[in-house]
Amino acid sequence: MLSAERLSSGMNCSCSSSSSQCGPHLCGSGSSIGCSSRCRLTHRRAHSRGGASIVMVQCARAPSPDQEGAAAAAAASIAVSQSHSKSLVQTLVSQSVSTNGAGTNKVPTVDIASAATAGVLETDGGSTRTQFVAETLLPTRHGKLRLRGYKHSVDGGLTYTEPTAIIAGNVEGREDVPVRVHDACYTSEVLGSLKCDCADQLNLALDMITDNPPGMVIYLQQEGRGIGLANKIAAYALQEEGLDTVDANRALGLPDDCREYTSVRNILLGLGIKSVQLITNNPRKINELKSLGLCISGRIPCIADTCNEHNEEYLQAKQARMNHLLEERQSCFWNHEGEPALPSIATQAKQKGIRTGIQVPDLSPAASNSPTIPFNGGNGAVQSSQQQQQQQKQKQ
Ligand SMILES: Nc1nc2c(ncn2[C@@H]2O[C@H](COP(=O)(O)OP(=O)(O)OP(=O)(O)O)[C@@H](O)[C@H]2O)c(=O)[nH]1
Repeated sequence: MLSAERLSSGMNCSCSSSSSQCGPHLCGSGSSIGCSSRCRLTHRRAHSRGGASIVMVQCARAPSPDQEGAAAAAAASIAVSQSHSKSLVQTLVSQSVSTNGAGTNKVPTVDIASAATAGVLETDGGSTRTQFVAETLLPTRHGKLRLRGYKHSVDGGLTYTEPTAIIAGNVEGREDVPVRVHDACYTSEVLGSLKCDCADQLNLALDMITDNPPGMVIYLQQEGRGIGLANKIAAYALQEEGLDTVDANRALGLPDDCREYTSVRNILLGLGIKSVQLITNNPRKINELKSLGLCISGRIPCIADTCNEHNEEYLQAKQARMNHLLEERQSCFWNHEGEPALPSIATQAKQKGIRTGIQVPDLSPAASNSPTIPFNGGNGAVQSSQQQQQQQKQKQ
């Protein structure tokens, strides 16, 4: 069972979730406001905590079980929260009730205008902000998922991206929540490109959280590791000439990776999540999130096991040059002794007979054509191609 409880038992937290070392996670206790079941009447509650904020929830009509779940989830997630050090506040987008036609159908609508000033989580003096807009319950091929929309700006609102939090179950106020922070990959997720493993990783994570709630995927519009889609296409063009994924960026004068994760921090804080088990193979991502003050209590490998002729070199480059932990048995980022390695999500799913849509190869030592790439490092440093060549020569 790939549950947070099971996983947490095998992982050492780098910091205690109850200690201040973990940074400013929010205390969700007592701050959530739940919409009572079978709520028929307009219900409005104001809640103030620590001089923080006001939450208003309105339910216009009796919900169906699904709607009720969504409303309850939305209401539960509307936590008035407070950081240990300064005011990090999530307020609900205030909802107004508009009438439809003869006024018999009351339809709750999101008041975007008030959302511009409410629902803002700030991380600094004001230039970085993440604003919660709305939540819905989305039926998907993975199951029903809560989808929360945000607007995130790092320049005081001049420009913004739209992160989403895709949630299975109730994550509010919890510790050790399995979370995947996933960056957009138009080429694989929309066009079905075989050049990378991004879409497969997304599907794995969504299957994992729906099969083992609670859990969440935070989806960020940071295409091409932050360089943008057109630049990524330019990088692909250079890769056709023989450059690898890192050198192609450099040849364009672009950074290897310029993703920023302040929205992740804000979203997690807003939900009162105290610590996360990060679903990733990327040590840099873990370090970046830790440096934002988040408590990463463990790592869940996300190995799609879909090596093919088009992505083999790409995966090798990710492992050798960006230190991704892609070896099946190199499962845990944290250096705690004596822990048994956790198999990848795909393999665990296979063992449990859960469908993932991902073909899982036989990784037993007996299997001669295992596509798993041997692990050869993991210190977080990116290697240059010169370093790689030197290493290869030394091996020879
Ligand atoms: N610049 C560039 N970006 C790529 C390339 N292939 C995929 N991407 C982008 O890489 C991002 C995903 O980053 P990865 O480094 O593959 O993986 P990660 O998310 O850092 O690590 P995991 O959490 O383990 O998946 C997505 O935004 C993709 O659009 C490429 O060849 N060049």
